[in-house]
Amino acid sequence: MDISIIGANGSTGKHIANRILLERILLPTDRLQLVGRNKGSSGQALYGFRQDLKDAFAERCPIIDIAFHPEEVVADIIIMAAGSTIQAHNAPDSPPPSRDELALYNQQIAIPYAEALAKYSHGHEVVIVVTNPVELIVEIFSQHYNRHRVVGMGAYQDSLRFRREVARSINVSREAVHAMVLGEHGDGIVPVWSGVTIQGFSDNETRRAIRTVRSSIRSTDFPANLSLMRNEVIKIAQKNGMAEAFQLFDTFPPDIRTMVGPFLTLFSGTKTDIATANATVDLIKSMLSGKDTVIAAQVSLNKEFLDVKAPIGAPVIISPKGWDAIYPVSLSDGENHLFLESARSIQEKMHTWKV
Ligand SMILES: NC(=O)c1ccc[n+]([C@@H]2O[C@H](COP(=O)([O-])OP(=O)(O)OC[C@H]3O[C@@H](n4cnc5c(N)ncnc54)[C@H](O)[C@@H]3O)[C@@H](O)[C@H]2O)c1
Repeated sequence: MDISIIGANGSTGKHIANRILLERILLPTDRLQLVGRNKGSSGQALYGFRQDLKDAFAERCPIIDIAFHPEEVVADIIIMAAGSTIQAHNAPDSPPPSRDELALYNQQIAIPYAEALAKYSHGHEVVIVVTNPVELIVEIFSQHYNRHRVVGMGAYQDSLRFRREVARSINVSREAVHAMVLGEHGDGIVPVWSGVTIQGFSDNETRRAIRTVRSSIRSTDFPANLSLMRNEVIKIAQKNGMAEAFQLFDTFPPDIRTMVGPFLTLFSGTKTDIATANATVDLIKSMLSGKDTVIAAQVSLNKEFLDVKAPIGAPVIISPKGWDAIYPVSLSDGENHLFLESARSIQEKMHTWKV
């Protein structure tokens, strides 16, 4: 098997490469392709990065290729991780950073890769999209290639975060909590409280536990609560620093922490690259396991779920071929409303970005 990482010299790309080798997903006879930009020092640094990986993993290392042009990308799994990240600005009175700001820039990076895939692919490749805005990049690849083979990892990562935060509040391990986050990888997330299950808890115990920890009884109140608490934590971060901001963050409900956690991480001046790389590689491992697995991921829907036609985080059954079908999750009325709102907002953005 071959894996290609587009943007391999970026902070997320590098962690993904490292984790792939650590987990021994590729055999020494397999191939890892590191794809970068030819221009500037970052492309040249790929040669050094390859050497570092060889030093680190020695005889366990797969064959490592370097490529600089979209038409040279050849692999069974293509990870799209090239593009810019918006670093949070902590200037007073500026709005929180928006994924929309990335759209224009990252779209121009993604299009040549999607076009090359349309032209040169064998049809069996699977594309995992990390680059933000993940919905936009999923849509670009889906317009050029079989949409069932294009999977965005934003909702998968949001679901891991949600499960961890619920587990932390209820005092169990993340493995014991099953939960999903659908919708947009951004402010339009839809934490699916109605589908949360906790290993060892009866339905009644689960309902009681959830009631005590969730941010509001009604899902429709979630966006307003999120905005309120995020503004509150920004003020504390600006006034008293990150230690106090994270203390306040720890008192927030799990659905709010799911969104505010990565935001606060960026705000502190670092990135979410390690968690993102781990989530990406976990997703690949689930796909390769050979079992049909249900996950939340950004896919380009064509009315298969709640009649939505948009790229959005949806419950899908994945296999080594990509996403085969939608898993029929039933949502509460409030979650249903949030999901449709999220889809409407994504459609609007797609229109603005002329996709
Ligand atoms: N889905 C998530 O949860 C999540 C989390 C973190 C980052 N991201 C996204 O992943 C992307 C990368 O983030 P990062 O922090 O690693 O950024 P980064 O700036 O560290 O790395 C980006 C890399 O892309 C490369 N690149 C730029 N144009 C290219 C091109 N045309 N061809 C090949 N490579 C090219 C750059 O040289 C750089 O090495 C961003 O869009 C970011 O928003 C997503």
